[in-house]
Amino acid sequence: MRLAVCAEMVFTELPFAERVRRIHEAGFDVELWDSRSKDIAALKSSGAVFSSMTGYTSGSLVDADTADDVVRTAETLVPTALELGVSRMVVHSAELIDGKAARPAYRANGSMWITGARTLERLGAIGEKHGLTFCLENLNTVLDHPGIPLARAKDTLALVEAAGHPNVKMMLDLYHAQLGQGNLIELVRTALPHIGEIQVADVPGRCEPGTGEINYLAVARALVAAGYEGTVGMEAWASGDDMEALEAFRRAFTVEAAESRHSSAFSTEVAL
Ligand SMILES: O=C(O)C(=O)CO
Repeated sequence: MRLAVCAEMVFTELPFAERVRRIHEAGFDVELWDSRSKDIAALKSSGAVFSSMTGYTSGSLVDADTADDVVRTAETLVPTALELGVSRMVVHSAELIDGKAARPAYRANGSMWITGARTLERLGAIGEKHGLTFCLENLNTVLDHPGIPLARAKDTLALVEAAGHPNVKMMLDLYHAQLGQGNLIELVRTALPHIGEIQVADVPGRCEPGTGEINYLAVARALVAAGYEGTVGMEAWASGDDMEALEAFRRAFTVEAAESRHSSAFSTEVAL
């Protein structure tokens, strides 16, 4: 498993290129959101591996009136992705403006499902041409992103399956999935063949693993047992010190260490 950290949410008092440098020096890959405001040359010169960035800038993938904008703006971002060596382009089922639904919709209809699958196929064709994978991210609609249709993990998975394109996968965000659904271990097992990347944060508060209710050690073990070898990215705020948050994330997803902690806790229990 490779570990990445979203540079948008940690070291927030530092200039962006400096955040990337610190994450890279700490041994993690880097996730970005909107690349348009970034100094791409400075990011590139950091030497960091960029695992993902936002892969469109307007339009809603499931909306017949604006889906073309998703495809058009995805194409405009390809040169940046190639320059930075980004592997995965993140898209959402509907457009977000400053995190809020651009055109809130509280019910999904047949047109949304069909448009969503077709738009993903078109993105897959762009991905295939340029060696990129477009990843549809699940979002929670109960707290952070109300009004985004087909955002639940199971809907996202259904859309990715319907597109059936090797360059279309899921950005499986376990923070959002916990808020929307829970049942995370079963979810990662079911979604496994379609996962492009996984994102994590704890609930409540969206901070690093270990600050809330999600048993990320158990999730990490399940991922290893299922044979997941892809990237897990921490898309989370630091509850306190940023570097400590990165280390807590690393500990949660270093499964050999987790296993030995588990077995020594077990032997203590047995000894008692
Ligand atoms: O909330 C998220 O996870 C997003 O990626 C929104 O940009």
